Amino acid sequence: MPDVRRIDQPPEPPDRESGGHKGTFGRVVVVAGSRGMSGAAALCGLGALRGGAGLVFVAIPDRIVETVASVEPALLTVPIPDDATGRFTASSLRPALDAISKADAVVLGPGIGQIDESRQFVRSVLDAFEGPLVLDADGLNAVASSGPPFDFGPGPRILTPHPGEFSRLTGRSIHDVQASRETSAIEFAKQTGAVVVLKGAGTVVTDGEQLFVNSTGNSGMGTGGTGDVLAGLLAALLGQGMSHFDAACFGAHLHGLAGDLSAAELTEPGMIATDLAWFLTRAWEVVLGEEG
Ligand SMILES: NC(=O)C1=CN([C@@H]2O[C@H](COP(=O)(O)OP(=O)(O)OC[C@H]3O[C@@H](n4cnc5c(N)ncnc54)[C@H](O)[C@@H]3O)[C@@H](O)[C@H]2O)[C@@H](O)CC1
Ligand SMILES: Nc1ncnc2c1ncn2[C@@H]1O[C@H](COP(=O)(O)OP(=O)(O)O)[C@@H](O)[C@H]1O
Ligand SMILES: [Mg+2]
Repeated sequence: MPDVRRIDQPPEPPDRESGGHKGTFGRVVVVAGSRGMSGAAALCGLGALRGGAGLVFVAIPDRIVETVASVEPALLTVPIPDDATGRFTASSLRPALDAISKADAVVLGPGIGQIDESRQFVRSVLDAFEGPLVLDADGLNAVASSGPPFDFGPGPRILTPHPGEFSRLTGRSIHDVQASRETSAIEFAKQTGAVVVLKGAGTVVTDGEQLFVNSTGNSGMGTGGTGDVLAGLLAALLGQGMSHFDAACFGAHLHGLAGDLSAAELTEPGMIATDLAWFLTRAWEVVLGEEG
């Protein structure tokens, strides 16, 4: 085991200044979605809203704007020019860069698909954005497809792979990844300088020097879209000023707690990702109650 400092407790929640307003609690921009996976963008946006962000913009392919907007009116939608199949393409880049130019935190990747144009789009957004960014799902797959050595761009990065995505990044089998979750995540974080959140039962969070293994969560969370909610939540925490390592630890804890509270009320098989986003409210209640 590499020499790391183990963190036993998640960090304190971010301060919420009493005179604060939507301009001070962070502007999150979610770059996500495609026709067929509009839900990934909506769920990610919901995670950011329930994570406490001041404003949440979803910068999404034009063809899915109405669908995503109809899920939650609190989301601001930014229509991005897309191709005929509702995916990001070369003409998406400039408008997407404009959309993220004033972001305090960005999510890139959920549900964008894996065609060559969307991969190139991911590469260009990563290279351009110097602020904090959560890279998830097809954002990770896009980088994995180019092979090592990996470059995740200039700013602070949180990578949120599940074991399948981590296997694509490392070229190791899912079985090998699962057999060495802590050491593999630490090694990858050291190599890349990113905070790695290796998801699944006992989510591992590391920056290569510190290690937190999350204890909340349950197998009811094995339902499509729960990871999208996490990506949005982490961006909201970054937007509220948490460091990328603290945001990742606290976010993994809060997300799993929402999963546990959701399962207690709705059952593990019965709960879905939208419930999880809603149950973030109850998870906040618990952690804010513990704080005082
Ligand atoms: N409503 C929506 O629009 C949704 C869209 N989604 C998008 O769908 C696309 C494909 O993502 P998927 O993650 O479904 O597909 P992937 O092919 O990336 O990963 C699924 C595979 O990864 C492995 N895996 C995942 N979690 C694991 C764990 N905890 N332990 C062991 N193995 C594990 C398994 O082999 C599993 O079959 C992404 O763009 C994603 O963002 C998903 O987020 C689901 C919801
Ligand atoms: N058995 C489990 N115990 C705890 N958490 C789990 C379990 N199964 C899945 N999760 C959590 O659910 C989320 C799933 O994310 P992901 O695989 O990206 O789903 P999706 O892409 O469908 O949104 C992760 O946060 C993961 O840690
Ligand atoms: Mg996912």
